[in-house]
Formats: sequence, C-alpha cells, structure tokens
Amino acid sequence: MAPQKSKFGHLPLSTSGPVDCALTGAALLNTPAFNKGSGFPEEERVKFNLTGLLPQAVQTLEQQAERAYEQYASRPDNLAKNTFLTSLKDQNEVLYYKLLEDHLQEVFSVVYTPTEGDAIQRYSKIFRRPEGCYLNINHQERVEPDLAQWGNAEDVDYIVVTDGEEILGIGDQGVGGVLISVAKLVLTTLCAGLHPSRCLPVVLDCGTDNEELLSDELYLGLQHKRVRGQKYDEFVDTFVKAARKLYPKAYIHFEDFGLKNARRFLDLYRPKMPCFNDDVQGTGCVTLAAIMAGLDISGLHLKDIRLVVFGAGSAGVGIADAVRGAIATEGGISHEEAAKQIWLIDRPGLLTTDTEVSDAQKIFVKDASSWSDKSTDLQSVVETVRPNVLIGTSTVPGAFTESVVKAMHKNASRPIILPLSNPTRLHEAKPEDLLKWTDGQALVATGSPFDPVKGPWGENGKEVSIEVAECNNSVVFPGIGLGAVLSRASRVTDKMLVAAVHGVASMSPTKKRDQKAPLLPDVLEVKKVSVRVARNVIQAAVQEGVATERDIPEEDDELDEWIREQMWEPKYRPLRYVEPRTATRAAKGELKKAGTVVRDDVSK
Ligand SMILES: NC(=O)c1ccc[n+]([C@@H]2O[C@H](COP(=O)([O-])OP(=O)(O)OC[C@H]3O[C@@H](n4cnc5c(N)ncnc54)[C@H](O)[C@@H]3O)[C@@H](O)[C@H]2O)c1
Ligand SMILES: O=C(O)C[C@H](O)C(=O)O
Ligand SMILES: [Mg+2]
Repeated sequence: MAPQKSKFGHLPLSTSGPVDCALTGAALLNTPAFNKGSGFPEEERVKFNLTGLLPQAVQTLEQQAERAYEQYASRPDNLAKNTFLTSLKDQNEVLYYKLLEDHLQEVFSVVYTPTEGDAIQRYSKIFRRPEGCYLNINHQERVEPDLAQWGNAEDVDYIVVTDGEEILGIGDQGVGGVLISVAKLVLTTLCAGLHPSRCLPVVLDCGTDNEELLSDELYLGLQHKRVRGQKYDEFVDTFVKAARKLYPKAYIHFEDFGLKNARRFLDLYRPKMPCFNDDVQGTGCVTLAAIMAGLDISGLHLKDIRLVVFGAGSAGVGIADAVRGAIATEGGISHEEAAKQIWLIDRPGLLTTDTEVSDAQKIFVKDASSWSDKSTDLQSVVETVRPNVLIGTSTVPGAFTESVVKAMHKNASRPIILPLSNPTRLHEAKPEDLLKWTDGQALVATGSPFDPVKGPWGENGKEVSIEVAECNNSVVFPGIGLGAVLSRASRVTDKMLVAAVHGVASMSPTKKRDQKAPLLPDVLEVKKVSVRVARNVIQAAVQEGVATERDIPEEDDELDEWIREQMWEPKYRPLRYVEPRTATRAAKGELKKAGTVVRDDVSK
C-alpha cells in the first residue's frame, strides 16, 4: 500500500501510511507499538511468521477493545484497574489507547489523578516492568548515553521529566515519580494525539527524603537522602543539556519538582529552549480560564477580581501570576498595580512585608503595617479583603470551612471557589458542602473529578443537578504541548500561554449563558479543546516569531485540519516488512523498551 500523502506535504508526525517493521514472530508479538494480537490480518501472519503463535480468528480492534473492557471492568478496584491498564499498554499500545478513548470519562481518573497517585505511592510494591528513562545522580557521566538509547535526533518530540520531590499533593515519592511522567504522557497522546512512540518519560533519581521509602527494602530507587545543592543543580543541567543535544526539537515539560526548584529551573531554561512547567504554568492557565468563565456568569470583569490564594507554592503562585498578567493586560495597568488585587496566604498566614518570601511571591506581599492590628489567618483575611475568588493549592483538606465560605458569600453573591489540591482527599472543601453553604450559588471547580451535586437550587426550590468542572492542568497542557511541538517553537512565550487560556475559555459551557453550567469543558471534549488550544498557541508562536516550522496554514479552518492530520489515533496501520540489515533503528525495534519507536513512512 502506497503511503498516503497529506495535502500539506511533509508531515513529520503524520500517522497515516504503513509502518516499517523488522521484527517477526514472538519478538513482534512482544513489542507493544507493533503488536496487534488477534488483530493481525492473515497476510501479515504469514509474512511475519506469526501463524501458529495466534489462535485462528482474526478480530477487529473493536472486538478486542470490547474484550479488554470486560476484563478491565472485572477488576475489583481502581488501583487494580490501573495495573490492568499498565499491563495492556505493555502488550498492545493501539488497543490500550482505543480502550481509553472508548471509555474516556470512566478511565480518566484511573490512569491519571487520583488513582495514579496511589500507583505512585505503591510503585516499588506493584512494579512489574520499567517504563521510561531512569537517570542516576551518582553517575552523571551516564546521563547522555542513557538518554541516547531513546532514538535519533528526530525521534523524540515531547519529554516529561520529574525529580519526584513534590508529586501531586503526596510529597516525595522518589523514583516512583516516574509514573507521573508516564501518566502525563498518556494524556498528551490521549487528549492531543502526540505520537506515543515519540514521547519520553524521565525520572531524575536524586534519592528521597521519604523515610518510609528509605526503610522499605523493596524500594527501587537510590536508597539515600535526596542530594541537594550544587551536585543536584549540575545533574538537572546535565540532563537538560543532553536532552537538547540529543533531541534538539523536543519540548521539555517539567512536572512535580519541589517548590524551591520548580520556579528556579523554569526561569533559568525558559529563555533558552521550548520548556514548560505544568504545575506553575499549566495550572495557571486552566485556573485563569475557569475564573474567566466564572466572571462571565457573575457579570464581573478582570478589573473586579479580588483573589485570595490559600497555599502559595508552585501552583498557587503560578495561578496568581497568570491572573495578575490578565488583570494588567486588560486594564492597561502595571503588574505591581494588578498584584494589589491578589492576596497570598501560606503557613505563616497572609504574606506581608514582614514575612520571609521567595522572589516569585514578593510582588504580592501586603504592607505589614496595615495588618498590624488584624489576624492574618484565612478567616480573617476573607472577612477583611472580601474576595470574590478563592483558590486552594495548600494540600490542607477541609481548610475552606463553613465559616470561611459563608463569610465570603456575604460579600460575593456568586463566589468562585476552586479547591485544587490533589488527590481527592486533600481538597480544601467538597463541592457538595460549598454548594450547600452558599445555597447553590458558589461557582465551583476542583482539582480531581467529582460527581454532580444535587440540591434544591432550581426555580421555586426545584431539585437540580449541578455539574462540577475538573480544573486540572490536564485540560490545557496537552494542547499547549501539541501547539509547541507542531510549530516547532523555539520558546514558550507568555503570549502563547495567554492564547491557550483564551482557547480553553472560548470552549467553556458557560459561553452558552447557562448559569448552572460547569466552568470548564467536559473531559469528553478534550480532543476538541486540544485542537483549539494548539491553534491559538501556534498562531501566537507565529506572531511572536518563535515558530520554526514553515508552511503553517494561516486560516483557522485549514490550520485546524493541519493540526488534526498530525494527531496520532489508535488504529492499526499496515506493517511493511523491512530487512533487519537495512532497517532503521526504529523499524528494527531496537529503541525504547526493545522497540516501541515507529518511524512514519510519509516522512521519508
Ligand atoms: N488541579 C491542578 O491542576 C493542580 C495543579 C498543580 C498542583 N495541584 C495541587 O495543588 C497542591 C499544591 O501543589 P504545589 O505543586 O503548588 O505544591 P507546593 O508544595 O509547591 O505548594 C503547597 C503550598 O501550600 C503551603 N501550605 C502547606 N500547609 C499550609 C497551611 N496549613 N496553610 C497555608 N499554606 C500551607 C506550603 O507551604 C506550600 O507553599 C497539590 O495538592 C497539588 O496536587 C493541582
Ligand atoms: O497531576 C495532576 O493531577 C495535576 C497537577 O499537576 C498536580 O501536581 O496535582
Ligand atoms: Mg503536577
């Protein structure tokens, strides 16, 4: 079968056309990127020496997905389901993504927040096979050769890297953090069609300060305290430099680094390469989009915002920055002026000129003298500053008490309240309580998924069901990554991020003027959202002069088609046999877990 040519010509990520493969027999069945199991058609069974290794029936991907779903559904709990899916991914990648796509709503929380958090905590207990690239702080000379095993310069588009120090809200998980890199990449494929074989999950193993892991003899990482200081900085820098050298086009996504490091590395590397910190920037973008949707419903504007952020770490300050930028841009005022509308609270209470703060927090501190006669805890701050938006990124469950919420509601008829701490048990409040305490008036979105809340908040006390949007960076990071990868952006600029926010906000169900609509698009819309976000990001990259890809279509419709054509989909593609001697490394299946890289035929 001749490779299908796109009307756009050369598309490095195109997913149509046959796949070159030099593997045969059992080796082919054991290579998840090529394996089709009972889905191998008759002629491929003959050509690739599979007859005798498979039962006779040739089944469709749909039939296989049905069977796999039945097996999945029979697992007793979410962690067992998560483990089942990990094994499936290890056997047949197309079938895995097909199952996820067919049951998106149901599986989202199983492959991602919150169940992935449980899998990470139990990493060394439930481990079966390695996934991703494990780098060792004690052997920095091996960073480059270890990373080089993942392919040639053209083979990697997207890298997620973590050092495992601040995983979700569950703290230091050491080497188990690799599973957050894996999960974020599953979403980039599922939600934005990044080619699964062109994504690379990395964990920087620096040791761990988690005593439980240190005393667990089954722990799989370096069993010593976290290395910090100069050696740690050198390790991160060695990794970044090696990644840039080996895969010069790859986009680097930093995930779940510790508070002190997340911002520092972002500031250091951002001006030099296409990189992104999801906890700071992704969370900032999606939360700003949710706030904008909430303002729309309550008839307010960015200039009216009075925002209290509880938990001023990576996510909290990232959100504050995004909101500050938006207020400044809309109002044509300085960032210092805009910061006056935002109050940050952390362990010591409100951050004031008397509190020790980080560089990133500095712009938000309030004059201590004007607070000298007042308490600076959450309740007092809410009573004093009368916020209309309250955000939780503190990992303190239940911090938004009835009394705090009622005090806020006194001055804000439609308070926007976003408890974002993950996993679910760490949320600052439950949606049902927030709605109960505010007579159904709170505009709520949460960091992890929650069921709709029923209550007597319709006309004449009629019972209504209120859907709660998930305000998770997963709404936006896949689309930002897709846009950056397709435009081959040399940087990720502020304007590209603002464009992403507008992309998400434009798809909020509240645009239909439904006062009870969730603030953000539903998970089922996720691919459409990613295309929209990618379009905005690409257009901003072109305007900013950082897009290095030529031939990017100008018109919206054509650009959307160009984006969609390059998104990988879970479909079986015909295999074309190539001699091992002449095969590329990818086709030989030598790369990544003994062979999950697939070279797209159309790029030749
Ligand atoms: N929904 C999302 O998309 C999303 C994105 C990123 C982070 N998060 C969640 O947000 C939480 C924080 O993540 P992070 O990366 O910012 O972590 P972080 O460690 O950088 O920040 C947490 C902050 O909360 C503060 N804090 C702790 N106890 C407090 C208390 N009693 N009172 C006030 N402040 C307190 C800490 O001092 C720290 O500054 C986590 O639960 C994480 O899962 C959610
Ligand atoms: O991973 C998530 O669910 C969101 C976020 O990146 C977090 O660290 O909590
Ligand atoms: Mg995170």
